[in-house]
Amino acid sequence: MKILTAAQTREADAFTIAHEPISSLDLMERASSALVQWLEQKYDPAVPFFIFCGTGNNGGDGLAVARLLHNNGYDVQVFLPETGQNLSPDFSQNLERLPQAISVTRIQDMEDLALEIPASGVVLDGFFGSGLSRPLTGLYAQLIEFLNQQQATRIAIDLPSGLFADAPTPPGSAIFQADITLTFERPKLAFLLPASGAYVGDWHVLPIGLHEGYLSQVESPYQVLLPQAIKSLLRPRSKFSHKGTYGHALLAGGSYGKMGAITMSAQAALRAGVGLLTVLVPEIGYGILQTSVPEAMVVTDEQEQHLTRFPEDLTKYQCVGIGPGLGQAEDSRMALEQLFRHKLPPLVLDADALNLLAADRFLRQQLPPNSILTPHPKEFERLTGPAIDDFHRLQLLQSFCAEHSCYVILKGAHSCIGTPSGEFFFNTTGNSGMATGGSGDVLTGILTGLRAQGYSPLEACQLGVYLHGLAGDLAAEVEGETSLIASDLYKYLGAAFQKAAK
Ligand SMILES: NC(=O)C1=CN([C@@H]2O[C@H](COP(=O)(O)OP(=O)(O)OC[C@H]3O[C@@H](n4cnc5c(N)ncnc54)[C@H](OP(=O)(O)O)[C@@H]3O)[C@@H](O)[C@H]2O)[C@H](O)CC1
Ligand SMILES: [K+]
Repeated sequence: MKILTAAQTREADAFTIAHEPISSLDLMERASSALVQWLEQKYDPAVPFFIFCGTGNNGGDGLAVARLLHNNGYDVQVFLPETGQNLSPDFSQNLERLPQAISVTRIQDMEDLALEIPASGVVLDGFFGSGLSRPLTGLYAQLIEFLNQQQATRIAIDLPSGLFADAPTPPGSAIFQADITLTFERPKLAFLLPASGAYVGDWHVLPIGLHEGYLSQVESPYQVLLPQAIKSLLRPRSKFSHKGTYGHALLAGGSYGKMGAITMSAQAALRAGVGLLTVLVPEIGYGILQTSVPEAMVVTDEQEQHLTRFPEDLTKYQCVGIGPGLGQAEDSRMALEQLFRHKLPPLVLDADALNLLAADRFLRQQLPPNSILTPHPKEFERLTGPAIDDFHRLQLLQSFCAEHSCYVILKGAHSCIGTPSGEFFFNTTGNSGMATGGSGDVLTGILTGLRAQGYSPLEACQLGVYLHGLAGDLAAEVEGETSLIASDLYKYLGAAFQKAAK
């Protein structure tokens, strides 16, 4: 699903109004009805609503929600800061439509707000949405500071006031701290990035029937990965297939004290459906691998504690995954350098393989095209230099992928796949229980297993991050987020495949 900028959202709005056709006021009514439907499913009429409105269309939504909730028997109070700003026509119309019985408090300064908001109440933020053009100051900033201190549930309409939808919000700005954000039609880019996403809480997308004629044509480099798209990528296994049909993968890594990493990658590659798996480990890893992953074949390096060379001929493998537990010994780096001189099957590089790449510009330049790299933000910055903010990090991601013709999965709450052609795909599965050692090793195994089965690099990245996160979500339902450990991820991978295929 494509993500739209604030400017594109306005275009979508105008296109819908012109081509459906529908009046702007009726479109606002449709958006507000979607909000009310969501709110009424979650809260019963005993819950008091405190609705704060700006003077634009976000405020207009707030007023329409106030009327609809009131008409359905909810206790609603409206608060309108008076800053002398222009009122949008749809705001004015909805103010006129507001039933007399609803209490409206006009606020010129904070002293007008003698208000106790009970913890059981809901605060709705309708100050600003996609029309925010500068950071909030004065009365709006003071109101937001006040609301952020309340115990009540804070819900933002469309996006938290003070947060820019698709540009960095200057540090220290006043931003509504939402517990929940109910956004229209498409998630906003700011929701998916760590610094801005922290203000958004749980977000839900409410469809409001924006015109398909616009949505299907509009160009955007940003997309979110949703279940329908993932389902269409999954290839069914055929009745007359055999293990050769599903590829032979090689996973290389492990070192003294870090054999768990490569062991978990191996488990994950097998659970991802690869036909045959060979694991290359230093001598000390032989017994460990043969015992803990009997399905895998094991080859060893003559060095006891870390890898120092790769097999000369890798052509029998359909994918090679390198990095989990590898360590950063100088002879491991040399082995990687040697390896890059050969004709290679597709590569997946993680962990210490990335650190070795980061430390060696020459090695980076030899990176085979179409490789998949899976850094977390720190590893990524070692490859590209520091990012000023999350938006700058996306620019670095774009240029790195273009320069090296590679796919990078930048890991995070919404892991982001960067592609050589400049697209970004944000994942929507996963939870904070997955922030635990070994999680990344499991992802490497899944990606290697998928790539070996013949999925393209982009398909493998999309399926890999989505299924890895989904396995985490299914595991968390049973184990809880706190107790989730990386080996749960491959244990629940089968359930994730089944859910994704439904
Ligand atoms: N297609 C949709 O998704 C629909 C969205 N709807 C809702 O409409 C808003 C966007 O409404 P818009 O009127 O464009 O914008 P806002 O309500 O966010 O605010 C615009 C006004 O606010 C002024 N402004 C901007 N920044 C500040 C600031 N820092 N301090 C004070 N005032 C500010 C701005 O003035 P300018 O000076 O910038 O001109 C505007 O006056 C969207 O988010 C949805 O909630 C529709 O209801 C349905 C369709
Ligand atoms: K808002």
